[in-house]
Amino acid sequence: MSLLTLQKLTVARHGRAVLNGIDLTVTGGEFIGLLGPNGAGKTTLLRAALGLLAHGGHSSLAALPAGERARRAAFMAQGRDIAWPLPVERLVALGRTPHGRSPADAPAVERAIAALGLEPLRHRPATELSGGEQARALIARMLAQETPLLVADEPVAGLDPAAQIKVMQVFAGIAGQGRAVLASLHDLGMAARHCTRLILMDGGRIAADGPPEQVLHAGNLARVFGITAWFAATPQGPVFQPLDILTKELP
Ligand SMILES: Nc1ncnc2c1ncn2[C@@H]1O[C@H](COP(=O)(O)OP(=O)(O)OP(=O)(O)O)[C@@H](O)[C@H]1O
Repeated sequence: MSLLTLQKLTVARHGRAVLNGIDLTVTGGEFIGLLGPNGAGKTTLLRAALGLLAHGGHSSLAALPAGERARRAAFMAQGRDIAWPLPVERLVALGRTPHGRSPADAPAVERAIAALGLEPLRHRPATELSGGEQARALIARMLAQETPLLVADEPVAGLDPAAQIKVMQVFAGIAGQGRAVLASLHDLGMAARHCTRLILMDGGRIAADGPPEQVLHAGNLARVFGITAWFAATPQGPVFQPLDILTKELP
């Protein structure tokens, strides 16, 4: 079942096209890693798809009223600012806001807290957590929303290795339930190992879209990232390790 359809989605900034006619369908069961160099347009795509940014073309989510949109898709933004010193459990409970008050709220909050291992932190003011702990609390808030689609902008940035693996496993589990996750990621190894599909962006366009082993091939890596990498299929799943920089100059 399609959970998000984008047709010729465009965004311009100061007269410059930063998203160039994106066509994309996200289907239940998919854990999609959105990859690409800094400035490729990942955040712009996610925000425009959710209707948080003025855009051209069509997004099936952006076209919905805000309340309905929030019941269909949860969003974790790249900025991790937490303004209020709410206890973690109350921050997570904010994820239930789009649903109104219901008996389903408390169990959903408990599931989200348990999924991210936040029990020891549940009574701590969220503003007093470390950066990685705050990120886990915000991911839990997104989980508590229990939407068919989760959209996350660099959700594992700044997390320790165990927390990164945990979050990727939770997202893969959500896809396994027939829901979907669309997440921008910079860790290509994590993306290769856990995602069902990768979308590689470059210069506001989709440069490649498919299964990890197809997208992370040497030609794409050289052309889009200017790197070489080692990729292997192992009994534990695909293993990917960036190796070196090619001639592409860093800005
Ligand atoms: N507020 C803004 N005003 C003008 N240009 C912007 C603005 N925000 C982003 N851009 C530009 O839009 C392009 C896409 O930016 P975007 O944030 O979508 O990239 P990204 O792929 O998410 O990058 P990163 O990996 O660094 O987070 C970049 O060229 C960026 O400089």
